Amino acid sequence: MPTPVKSVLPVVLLGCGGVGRYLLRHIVSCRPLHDNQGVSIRVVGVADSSSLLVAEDVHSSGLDDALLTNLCAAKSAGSPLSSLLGQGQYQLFQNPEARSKVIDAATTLGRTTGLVLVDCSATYDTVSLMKDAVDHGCCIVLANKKPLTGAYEDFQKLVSNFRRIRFESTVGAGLPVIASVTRIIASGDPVSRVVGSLSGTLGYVMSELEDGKRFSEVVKTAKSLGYTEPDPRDDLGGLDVARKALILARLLGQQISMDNISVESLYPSELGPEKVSTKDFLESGLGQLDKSMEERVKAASSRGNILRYVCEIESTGCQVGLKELPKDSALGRLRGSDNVVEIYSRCYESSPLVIQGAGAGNDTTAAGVLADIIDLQDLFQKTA
Ligand SMILES: NC(=O)C1=CN([C@@H]2O[C@H](COP(=O)(O)OP(=O)(O)OC[C@H]3O[C@@H](n4cnc5c(N)ncnc54)[C@H](OP(=O)(O)O)[C@@H]3O)[C@@H](O)[C@H]2O)C=CC1
Ligand SMILES: N[C@@H](CC=O)C(=O)O
Repeated sequence: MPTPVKSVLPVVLLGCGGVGRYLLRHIVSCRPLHDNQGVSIRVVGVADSSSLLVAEDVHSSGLDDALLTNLCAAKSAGSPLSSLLGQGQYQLFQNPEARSKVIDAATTLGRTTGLVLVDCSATYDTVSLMKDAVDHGCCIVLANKKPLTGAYEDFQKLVSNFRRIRFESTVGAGLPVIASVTRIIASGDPVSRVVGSLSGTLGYVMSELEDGKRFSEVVKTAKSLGYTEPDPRDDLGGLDVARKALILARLLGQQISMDNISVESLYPSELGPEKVSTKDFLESGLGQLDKSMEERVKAASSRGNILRYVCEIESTGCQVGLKELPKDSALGRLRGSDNVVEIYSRCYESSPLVIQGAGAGNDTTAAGVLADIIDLQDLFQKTA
């Protein structure tokens, strides 16, 4: 019998909020499946906004599964990573030292066994770390859209070694949107247009409003279901969809930035993050929008239509905003947090490639991130 070989993928996770914690749980629960597939994910470090928990010797060991499980429980309960002190063989570093320790791991592992740096945070602050990791030959996986939607030079740098980056979950959560667009481009088939409903939150909110529910209530429910961004105004203001549009447009070769995307916001600037805290927006700001949203939905309904937040990407421009559509159109039939994306190209001209399914939620997003990590296995050393 030949000795079975296994790819070991060392991982450092940035962000252990809703998505990051689901990812850790999926990694632990998929151990038997991954064993059978000859692959093993070794979580060597986990960081949040203030600290990093890292294995004592990142070359030979990871954080054990019992610790990862306790870490998820502690973070869910609102406790800091430091509350886990004394529970295993690891070290804890606070910022700013935590950042340099991630770089140390990227430097040593990037040149030896390899490392996957996974960004499940919701901040722009990780971009320099991700760029350093790329320089050290590490692989990167992102659920966080922000590093790909800042300066165009940063996007270029992050995708410069395209075999070593995965960012499927940034658009459509677990849906294979990026993979499909990438395959079409690779076949020399020019993509002329991408159109779709790419916000799980706004899809859910709009279909609940059609059922007569109140805007302020359904936004809060969308937050509790894990569909929204940490500040739901990122969704309601169209920014989150615009980021997805920008990622797709840049993937299609457009050298554009957020300023080039026309974005419709569902809340007025007086309720913006510069003027109102997230807490106050949720508690009192949202209710101020109930009446106008109800009227918009009713007006569309009186014409036999529904409202959907639509994203359109063409060579002539990108726009995201509310559109009145027939109830029986592909977008009009969408319910709940489902996304739908239509991709038009030479091969898919009169009959577009359509991808549809759950487009938000911590579970499905984390599953997409895990699939991205596993997809990198062939780049890692195989050991007997
Ligand atoms: N939910 C969904 O359906 C989808 C989400 N995404 C993306 O996934 C990402 C994560 O979302 P979600 O889990 O809901 O967000 P959360 O706000 O729940 O979690 C964010 C995590 O990032 C940590 N963090 C903040 N700054 C840093 C930093 N500089 N370094 C390391 N960690 C940091 C936070 O730390 P602390 O715990 O200390 O606050 C927290 O643990 C977002 O970018 C979102 O857009 C993408 C597709 C779908
Ligand atoms: N907040 C986002 C989550 C996925 O990107 C959404 O609602 O679609």
